[in-house]
Amino acid sequence: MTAAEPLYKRVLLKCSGEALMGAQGFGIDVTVADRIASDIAEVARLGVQVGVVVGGGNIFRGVAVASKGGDRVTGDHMGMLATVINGLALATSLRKLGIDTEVLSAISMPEICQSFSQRAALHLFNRGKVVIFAGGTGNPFFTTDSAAALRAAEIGAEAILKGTQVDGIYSADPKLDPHATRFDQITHAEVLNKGLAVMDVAAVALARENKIPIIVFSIHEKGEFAKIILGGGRATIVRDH
Ligand SMILES: Nc1ncnc2c1ncn2[C@@H]1O[C@H](COP(=O)(O)OP(=O)(O)O)[C@@H](O)[C@H]1O
Ligand SMILES: O=c1ccn([C@@H]2O[C@H](COP(=O)(O)OP(=O)(O)O)[C@@H](O)[C@H]2O)c(=O)[nH]1
Repeated sequence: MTAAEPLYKRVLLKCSGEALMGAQGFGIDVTVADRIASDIAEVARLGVQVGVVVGGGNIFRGVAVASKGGDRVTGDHMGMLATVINGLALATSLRKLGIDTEVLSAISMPEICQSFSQRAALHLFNRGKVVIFAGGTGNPFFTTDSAAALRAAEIGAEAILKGTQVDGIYSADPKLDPHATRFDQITHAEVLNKGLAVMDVAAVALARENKIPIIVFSIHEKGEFAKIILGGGRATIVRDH
């Protein structure tokens, strides 16, 4: 029997910011960051080029400022900076494992990391590096899910893997509805038409337009990322038939 081959050459992992806080309730739990990094390392060692968009919800969300009467744009700037902090933390964890990693930020901060450009990203992939895309899209009123769809389109990723708190897409939010049923497969259009809120509308629409499948899985399951890349694992795949 031969070992399974990766299904993809280049993928985009959306890593939930919230997942990074572990049980702490805020910030970064380094043991969790190290574990997620080990999952990414496992996939990189299969020879797959991995781009990662990190969220920032464990530190800051722009709506938190707006809901208390503050300026949403400033809040979103704070949220985007939170994703840079998470990106640097994840890069640190990956480098500890010997994985060559670069952080590219949508917001220029050259003393801290390189700025994002499509050319820089493709160059780094060709040099065998894991590339972490920080700073979201660089624009307020967007989310890191949209950044994941945007970067996936720009780098020509064959799939977006959304590593989140739940193990797939359900008929309703499984955290609120215990009777919700899980989909193994669904189309982009169905996700949008049924209003399934696991990923925002802009992100799903952009992925659909660019014919990029989205795979939703639990980031908390150790080794799940590699299993999915090798054709197994537990997840919902969003693709048009
Ligand atoms: N139909 C659905 N299927 C699965 N999860 C859903 C659904 N609707 C809402 N959710 C919720 O969406 C959450 C994931 O989205 P989000 O909070 O943006 O996570 P992340 O931090 O990974 O970006 C899940 O934790 C889940 O509770
Ligand atoms: O392109 C982007 C991406 C993110 N954000 C801000 O950054 C925060 C953190 O991102 P997100 O909520 O997507 O993180 P996650 O839910 O994945 O932890 C958001 O609330 C926004 O305030 C933004 O303004 N533009």
